[in-house]
Amino acid sequence: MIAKLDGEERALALRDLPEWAAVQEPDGIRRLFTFKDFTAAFGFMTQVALLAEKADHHPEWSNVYNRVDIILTTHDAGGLSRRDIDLAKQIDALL
Ligand SMILES: C[C@H](O)[C@H](O)[C@H]1CNC2=NC(N)=NC(=O)C2=N1
Repeated sequence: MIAKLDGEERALALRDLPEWAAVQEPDGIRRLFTFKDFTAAFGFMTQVALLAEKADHHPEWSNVYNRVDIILTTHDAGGLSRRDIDLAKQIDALL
C-alpha cells in the first residue's frame, strides 16, 4: 500500500516542481499546459499516456484544443504520494 505524503515531504517534493500547484479536491498536484495547437497538445498527451501506462499510474486530465489540464493524485493512497511526484517529474522532462 502506497502512503500519502506528509506535510514536510510535500513541501520538499514541490520544491523540485515549481510549475505544479497543490490542490485539495482531490488531494494532489495540478499543472496547466498550453501548446501551439491541438496536434501539439495531443502529441504531448500521447507521450504522457505511455509514461502513465509504464508507471501504472494514471492522470486525471482534460484537454480543450491546445490546453491540457493535469491533476496527479493517488487513488490507492487517497491523496498525494511519491508516485505523483515521480510522474510529474517525468512529464516535466518531456517538455
Ligand atoms: C490496479 C492498478 O495497479 C491500480 O489501480 C493503479 C492504476 N493507476 C493508478 N493511478 C492513479 N493515479 N492512482 C492509483 O492509485 C492507481 N492505481
